[in-house]
Amino acid sequence: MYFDSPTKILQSPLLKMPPSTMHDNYPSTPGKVKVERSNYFGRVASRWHTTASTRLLACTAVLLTLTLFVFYRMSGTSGGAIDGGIVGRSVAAFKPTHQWELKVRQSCLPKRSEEEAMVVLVTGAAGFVGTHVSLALKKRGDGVVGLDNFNDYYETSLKRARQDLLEKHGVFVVEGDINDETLLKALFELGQFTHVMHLAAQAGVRYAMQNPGSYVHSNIAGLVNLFEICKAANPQPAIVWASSSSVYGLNNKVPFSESDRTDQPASLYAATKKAGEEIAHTYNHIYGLSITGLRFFTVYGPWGRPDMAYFSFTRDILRGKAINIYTGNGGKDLARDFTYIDDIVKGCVGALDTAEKSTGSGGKKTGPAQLRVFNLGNTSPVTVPTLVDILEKYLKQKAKRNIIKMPRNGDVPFTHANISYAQSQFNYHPTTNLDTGLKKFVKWYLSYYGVGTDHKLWLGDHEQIGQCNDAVRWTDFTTLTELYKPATEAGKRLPMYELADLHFSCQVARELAELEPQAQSAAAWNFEWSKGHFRLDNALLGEWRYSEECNLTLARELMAGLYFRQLLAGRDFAVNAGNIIERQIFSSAKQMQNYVYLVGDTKTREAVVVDAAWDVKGIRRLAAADNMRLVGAVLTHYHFDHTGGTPPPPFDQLGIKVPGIRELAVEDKLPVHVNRNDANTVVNSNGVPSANLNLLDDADVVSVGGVKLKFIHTPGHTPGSQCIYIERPQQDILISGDTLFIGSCGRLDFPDCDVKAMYNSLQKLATLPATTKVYPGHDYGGPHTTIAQEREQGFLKPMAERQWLRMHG
Ligand SMILES: O=C(O)[C@H]1O[C@H](OP(=O)(O)OP(=O)(O)OC[C@H]2O[C@@H](n3ccc(=O)[nH]c3=O)[C@H](O)[C@@H]2O)[C@H](O)[C@@H](O)[C@H]1O
Repeated sequence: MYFDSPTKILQSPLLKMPPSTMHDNYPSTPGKVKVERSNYFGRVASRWHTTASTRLLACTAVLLTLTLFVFYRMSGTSGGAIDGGIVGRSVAAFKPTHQWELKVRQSCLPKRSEEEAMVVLVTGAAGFVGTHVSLALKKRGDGVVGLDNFNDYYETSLKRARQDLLEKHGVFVVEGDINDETLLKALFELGQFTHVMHLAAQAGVRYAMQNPGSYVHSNIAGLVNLFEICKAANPQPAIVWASSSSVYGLNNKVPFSESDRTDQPASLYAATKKAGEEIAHTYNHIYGLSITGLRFFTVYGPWGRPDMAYFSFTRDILRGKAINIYTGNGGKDLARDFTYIDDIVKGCVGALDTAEKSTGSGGKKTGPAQLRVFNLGNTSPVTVPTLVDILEKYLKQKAKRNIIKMPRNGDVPFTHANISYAQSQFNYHPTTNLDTGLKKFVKWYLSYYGVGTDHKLWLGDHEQIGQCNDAVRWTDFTTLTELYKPATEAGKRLPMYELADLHFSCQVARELAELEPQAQSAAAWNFEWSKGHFRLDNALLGEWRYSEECNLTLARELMAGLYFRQLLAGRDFAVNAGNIIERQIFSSAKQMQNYVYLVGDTKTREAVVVDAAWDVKGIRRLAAADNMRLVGAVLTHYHFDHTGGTPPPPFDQLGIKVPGIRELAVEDKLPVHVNRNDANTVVNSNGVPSANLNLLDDADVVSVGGVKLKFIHTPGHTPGSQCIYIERPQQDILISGDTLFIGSCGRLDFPDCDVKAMYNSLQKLATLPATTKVYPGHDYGGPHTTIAQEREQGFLKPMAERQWLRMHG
């Protein structure tokens, strides 16, 4: 029987769903699967009216289906797996969502003329070189999307900080692995990349002895997977990728030229890079891919890699810890052609700009394609002891030097680049010497790790801070307590704001129960110190005290007479189901993450409920517990997850109704405030008596006691979508429904969506006061945002209408 095998039910209808009619009662969730009436569900429907028990079971099965349907549409916000670059770990299945697709598209949009602009996929974008190259491309107006698996080869907090930096500049970094074929296919389909800057790799020469598999996984298997996808793409992109100076291995002809032998790698890392160059030849030869390999020479600079010598030496010198300086045969100093990151970026961009198009089409070569390899070095090797001298100068601290013989772990005695080929092809001229470059690096290091002038007082080192951040993320309080012990001592002599920060962090390390009072005191130290309040919010959220967090934010408003509660499905209502059907409905509600709002006047004790659905009894109970009397229901739009009623096809045929506005209208006789353009659907699909409707237009006002709700008509997601604006003395409030989410907007791919109208609606919202606090219709990344925040990072960011229309296909 069909209800014995839910997976069968799930398979067929969800995967083949064409658009439906104008008034289908769609939910608004990320995901892009559309619903179709299938014969299968026709059959289910005909069985529906048989007996009471069948009906109950069928209902359960359908609700289960609905639950999974909802889940399917919502899951996978950032796309997939973090593999960690280790062979043996699998890459989890990737499921694109609507929001994910939008972010990719937005990030891909070039800002300069389409003829000259590139659309570049940068793999390893949260890495050192990847971050800098992505920023450079974005700044000059190219479309850029990043990809990174955020593996833990070194502190992931640094990678996350680079990601933040990129996202501030409009570069979306997709979290995923280059071995994830499904993810790459989805990305290429969306991005239509003209170029790929392939920088994702397992780096580090000496680590290859500890974890050889990770090099094979990323530098061989990952590279082949990427080439496979590129070869099949139409059009094929041109590829520029990171090889390494290490391919010269034991070559002793100086300087190293591209034509020198590269068949004596001294490390597995070098061997995998050399293999990459050969694999590139194959894909160029068979499939016509245009491929350029860049042999980087020991790249260094701000936002660098903590595993590299200049970085770890800096950390150890600051901690007063001894550093090992290796020497070669006969005690000879080792030397490297250290190359500053800005010069490398210029080389990468030069290589991209001069890359010819690939010649393949549909996976077949149609003519010879470009295949190049360039050295990107500095042409002036410096010994390791000299590097340490420079660091000492800028750190104003002597290093404790252990001079030891170079261990046999893959190192080579020296590197020295001949760059004449890159010079001739794209005018590559490095301009930063090691002294200047390290000065910039040290400046960045001190500021990034919060090392002030009195930096010796600062806790531990960057590694510890990274570990702390990671421990906070994983709520590993035992580790944190240990890590912060030295910080507590050091903190006593720090400036006020650092102390407050530190104080709070130290408390994080303690029991969760202590978190909130400590955060309270951190916030109280300086009322204007927004970070303190932010932390306080975080603390409460960390304790799952959402309602309090919300109430706290609104504490001042409450005192001024506004009653405002943000209720989340599955947390505040739609919990403790009374029967099996309710359980399924509540489970769907939880996955949909709908917010319901109670808004009213604390003096008259009257309130309206905004977007009541899923659990009317629960919502009524909450209002009553606050001693509030419900005097009306407000709709932001007609979709069933906001109003209740009939779910979308094919479930509409089955007689299941999600509780919502109808119950409030019929049983409680409440007026329903709805925009006139969504009114018919509310009557037809949601069964709300038309007599209860109060039809609204743009700028209409409804008063609840002394609180005035002003309606802003914001069509796009549905024809009658509307937002509710409440002016307050301190900070105005916008209940935005599905028009505006944190970082995105409601879906625009349903039959009665209007992409252009949504553009205009968002433009309208962008003109609201920047400080307006925005409460969205779903929890897609937090409880609230502000107009300013969305103007800076979300969908209120200025954008030409042409771009918007292109982005939404
Ligand atoms: O150009 C590359 O193709 C590679 O450059 C980089 O490798 P390397 O040139 O080895 O850089 P790095 O580790 O900074 O060691 C620098 C010097 O310090 C010496 N070194 C190192 C550690 C130590 O404790 N003591 C020491 O003397 C060490 O012996 C060496 O002489 C990248 O990591 C690599 O991913 C790859 O991109």
